[in-house]
Amino acid sequence: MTLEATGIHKRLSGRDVLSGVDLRCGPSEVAVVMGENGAGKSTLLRVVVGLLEPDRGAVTLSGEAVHGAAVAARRRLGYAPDATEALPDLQVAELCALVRALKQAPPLDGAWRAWIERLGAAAFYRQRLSGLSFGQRKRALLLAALVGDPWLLVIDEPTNGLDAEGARTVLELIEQRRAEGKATLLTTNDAAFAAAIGGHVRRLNGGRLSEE
Ligand SMILES: Nc1ncnc2c1ncn2[C@@H]1O[C@H](COP(=O)(O)OP(=O)(O)OP(=O)(O)O)[C@@H](O)[C@H]1O
Repeated sequence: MTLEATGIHKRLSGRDVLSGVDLRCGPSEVAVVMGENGAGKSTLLRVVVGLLEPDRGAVTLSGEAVHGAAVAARRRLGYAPDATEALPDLQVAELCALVRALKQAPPLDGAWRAWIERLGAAAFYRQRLSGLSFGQRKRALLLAALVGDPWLLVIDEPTNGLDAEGARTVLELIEQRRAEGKATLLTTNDAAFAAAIGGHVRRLNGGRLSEE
């Protein structure tokens, strides 16, 4: 399987945020997008996962368009946003059940349940998102993104708000996914974290991606 974004243009608030972005991510690859605040990193991820329609360009997973794709196609990707205010009244368990229902994914199995422990989410699994700390909500959203064991995991600022142990767990997750032949796309402004991943680092600047 391969993620391919070609010629992505997106204009927001009268500004060309993305002006011809090309991005490819294949099996076992980790694509890291860095860039200044407001560079358009989150916008790019939202386009890649199909939440935001590009003005021009296309995003495909193994040749199949992500935008308007059937549930079966969208099940192949998981997305952990950096905005954690959504769905405050849901418990973490309910959020994961909702994602499972939307993706029509198989029952949450032992491999997925192991991440409840590994992400330290067991202690707040039955709590509402509104009652959690920022870092706990980040962990909850990551857990929800792993529902359905997606081939492509898209994470916006994974280490933002996480403690050192949480950041190590994210590195382990990425390493495990690499070993399993899965792809990961993430943004970060954490240079040490980007170096620790050892992925393919690109910089988003002026609406375009360039090699680091
Ligand atoms: N829904 C929206 N409506 C209008 N403008 C938006 C919207 N989302 C983002 N923008 C604008 O697009 C630009 C890029 O924002 P984006 O959040 O993608 O940047 P970023 O690189 O992720 O920044 P940060 O590092 O601060 O998270 C900003 O100028 C922002 O104001």
